[in-house]
Amino acid sequence: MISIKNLSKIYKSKDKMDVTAVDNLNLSINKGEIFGVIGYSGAGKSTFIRLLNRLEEPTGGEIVMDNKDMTSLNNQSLRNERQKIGMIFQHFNLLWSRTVFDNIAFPLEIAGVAKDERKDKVNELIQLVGLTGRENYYPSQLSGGQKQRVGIARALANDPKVLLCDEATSALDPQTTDDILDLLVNINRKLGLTIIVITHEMHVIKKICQRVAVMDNGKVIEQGEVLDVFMHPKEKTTRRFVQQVMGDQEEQSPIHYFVKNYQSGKVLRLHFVGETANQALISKLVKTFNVEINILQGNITQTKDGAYGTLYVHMDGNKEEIQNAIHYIHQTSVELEVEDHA
Ligand SMILES: Nc1ncnc2c1ncn2[C@@H]1O[C@H](COP(=O)(O)OP(=O)(O)OP(=O)(O)O)[C@@H](O)[C@H]1O
Repeated sequence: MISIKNLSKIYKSKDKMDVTAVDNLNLSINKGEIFGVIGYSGAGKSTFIRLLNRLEEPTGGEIVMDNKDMTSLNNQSLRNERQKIGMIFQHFNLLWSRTVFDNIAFPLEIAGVAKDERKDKVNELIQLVGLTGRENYYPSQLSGGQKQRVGIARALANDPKVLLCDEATSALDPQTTDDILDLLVNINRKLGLTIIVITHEMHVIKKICQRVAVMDNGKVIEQGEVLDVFMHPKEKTTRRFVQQVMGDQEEQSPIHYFVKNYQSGKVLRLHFVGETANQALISKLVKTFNVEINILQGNITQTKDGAYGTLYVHMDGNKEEIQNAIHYIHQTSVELEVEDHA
């Protein structure tokens, strides 16, 4: 749906060095997906997202959205195409002298939508984002999460096909962040909207994105399915982002460290990828086989496509029961490593 080829943006400066904020970037984003772009401060994320709706003019390259080349549109066509792209911001960018209702109505006024139609649309959006009862409040009377809900409703007023989110939850506390992320997923499902999320937080990526691109120094250094990137981060920057939610895997005790502490049974390393952690494997094992299981160490995180992580357990009981339990695990999609007791 969105194809980006060799996109670049160089900020020219008379007295300072030119800055290449986006450097020959190539990406392709599918219709209806939630796509994440993650990077540290200065990586070029904001510039990139602003190039998509031409809030910034590219220095070179091509952005094709729904078969339209965004980079070659004249002013009138650009205005029309921009209506199909909504955007939300870290600091909400609301009009402080307008009520919630009037903030959401604003893009409809600009688009020349008649008053009655405007009213219906705004009420529908207020309900969609969960702001019923707050229509006549001013932004200063709202919490951060509520302000972002107004931002989302306003961005959806002209029925866009794409929603750009520039650090949309970075100013919010963790609970409110999750509420807003849930709302974005809900909107994505209900409206079939393509959502592009820019963030420096891996939590945001793992919670709502299907695919992710990692940006560094204006370039995409790694991209793929979120679960794949969690499993096999190739670049140092990506590994640091994965560590944000998984901790440092290398610092964790390997299997042989546990083995010497036990006189009987076996130590198992269970590696969950995708939906497998939802199978409640441990309780199933204890119920089905006459074994005892102690959890030794674990680090499992939930991504949009299921759980990912590793669990170390000690399994004890008679030899045959342990063997049967191990056989059972082999038949599931959980990867298993067994350390025989000496
Ligand atoms: N208008 C501008 N003029 C000159 N340089 C700019 C301009 N905007 C951004 N830059 C530079 O471009 C580079 C990328 O900035 P950008 O804001 O896109 O990164 P970012 O990943 O969004 O980081 P942050 O989250 O801190 O905004 C930085 O070196 C920044 O200083």
